[in-house]
Amino acid sequence: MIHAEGLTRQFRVKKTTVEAVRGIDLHIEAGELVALLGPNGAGKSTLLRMLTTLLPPTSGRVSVAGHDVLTDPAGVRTAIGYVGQKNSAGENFLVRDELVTQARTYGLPKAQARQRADEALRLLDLQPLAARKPATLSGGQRRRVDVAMCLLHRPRLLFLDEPSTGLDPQSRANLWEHILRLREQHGMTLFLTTHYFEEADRMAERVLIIDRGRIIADGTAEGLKRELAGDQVVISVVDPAEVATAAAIAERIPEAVAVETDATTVRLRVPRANTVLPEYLRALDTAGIKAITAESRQSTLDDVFLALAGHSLREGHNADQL
Ligand SMILES: Nc1ncnc2c1ncn2[C@@H]1O[C@H](COP(=O)(O)OP(=O)(O)OP(=O)(O)O)[C@@H](O)[C@H]1O
Repeated sequence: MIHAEGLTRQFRVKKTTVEAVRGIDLHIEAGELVALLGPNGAGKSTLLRMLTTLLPPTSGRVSVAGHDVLTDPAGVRTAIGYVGQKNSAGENFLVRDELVTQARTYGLPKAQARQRADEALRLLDLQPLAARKPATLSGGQRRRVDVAMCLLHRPRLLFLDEPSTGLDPQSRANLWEHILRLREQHGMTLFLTTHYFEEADRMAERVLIIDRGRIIADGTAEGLKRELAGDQVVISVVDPAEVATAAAIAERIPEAVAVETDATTVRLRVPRANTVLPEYLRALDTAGIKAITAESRQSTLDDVFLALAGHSLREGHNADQL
């Protein structure tokens, strides 16, 4: 459905070159639900804008839904929907009229445009809001109108740029319910960007992590966490004087990486905590060190990002990309 090779985009800013996207290869099959996850400024929107024909690449090749983005942008546009970061419906017409007008811009005759508008209203549970003006809707409701606006030509592939940014948790959950329904009921391919790693973790079946214009990880959330970050083990000891010895014992565990300490705790990462933690506690006991707490937790995608990029997703964009 999406095939990109060596996709690159640079911007000239005051005599310097910003490399927003640097040589990305990407293959996405029909029916996939893919989240592109990365901090602010990582290149998510730039990549999305190239895939949706809104921005020409500096170099590289890309085809979307069987159409070349450079030589057949109109073909791409008929096959895709794009929900951008800004609201797409105007303020002053009724929601249903906005949808009918939008459907007419795809060249649909009046009756069919009305039918498609009603279909989109149904899909997004917007019928009760059909006679309201977008300006009077809540953020979550407006977002659903934005999605509805992009479905009128029945695209096979839907791009969503940070669809849930700015929504409260309940509206986010509701939007996701609708997004997932589009996929289940219509087999749509979904490609979205987000900087919420919990959201990518829970919702997407494939996660692409982008940092400084490059895809640095590609896989299922579970797989990436297992392979790249493992589990975290944290123990605390009574006597701060014992922390250094407890850390040295952790360093001797063959699978342990990233052993860190603070006043009374030792943290380490291991592929599987359930086998390593009992072993570590036994070794501490043998050395006469009493652990007062011991816990393990599965890594998050933020840990994966940290392991790969060397900084947390939460820290956002590093200015040195410029
Ligand atoms: N039109 C432009 N002119 C100059 N630089 C740009 C332009 N668009 C994007 N950039 C730069 O390219 C880099 C990537 O930006 P992009 O908007 O793709 O990131 P992003 O991951 O979508 O960020 P966010 O999550 O904040 O939307 C940034 O350094 C940004 O400043």
